[in-house]
Amino acid sequence: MSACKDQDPRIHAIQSRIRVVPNFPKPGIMFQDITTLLLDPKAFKDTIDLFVERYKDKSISVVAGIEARGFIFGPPIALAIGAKFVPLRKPNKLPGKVFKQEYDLEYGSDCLEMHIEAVEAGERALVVDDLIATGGTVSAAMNLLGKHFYDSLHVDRTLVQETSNGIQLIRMNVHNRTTCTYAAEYAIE
Ligand SMILES: O=P(O)(O)OC[C@H]1O[C@H](OP(=O)(O)OP(=O)(O)O)[C@H](O)[C@@H]1O
Ligand SMILES: Nc1ncnc2[nH]cnc12
Repeated sequence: MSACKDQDPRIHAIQSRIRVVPNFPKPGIMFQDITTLLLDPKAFKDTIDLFVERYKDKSISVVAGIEARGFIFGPPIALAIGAKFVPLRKPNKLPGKVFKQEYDLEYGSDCLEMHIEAVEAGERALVVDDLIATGGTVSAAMNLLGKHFYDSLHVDRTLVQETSNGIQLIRMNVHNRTTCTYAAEYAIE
């Protein structure tokens, strides 16, 4: 993400700790490696704190983390804002009854599953992941939370911000139902 003049000073340090690996895992992919951010306790804590400051007074009752890297950032945010943590898992990992959502990736396709009983109508959910590339994964996660509401789903999508490389950050409001937002924007180049 390009720097802007009123950007929080912690963001530059966070961005500098994300290693960019060209051509991994395939030619043409600029892989954003957050494992180097995790090696710096201050930058890692600042990342969590930024999300907590942003979402602590938003009446969020569910933090939904996307496997696998959303499991690193989601639980500390959930604990700090007093929300439950719901894992959105890759296929055939959850033992209970699940909703499924298939989606396309920058390199391939995949599926996410969520336990049906983990979220109730009327809850506010924050979807957490480390990174948005095409936006397919975060869209699938929001659709998964929306599956609770079957045919009665009424969705507004609001463009929050467009990044320098054209990624659109979308806030999705599901009327009178679960409201989703997401929290990957600090990890985007
Ligand atoms: O915006 P998108 O194009 O959908 O891509 C972003 C997703 O890709 C990565 O996960 P990946 O599927 O590689 O799985 P992993 O976290 O298990 O490595 C990343 O952690 C996001 O979940
Ligand atoms: N460019 C990227 N860097 C890290 N993880 C990714 N997942 C999909 N695209 C990615």
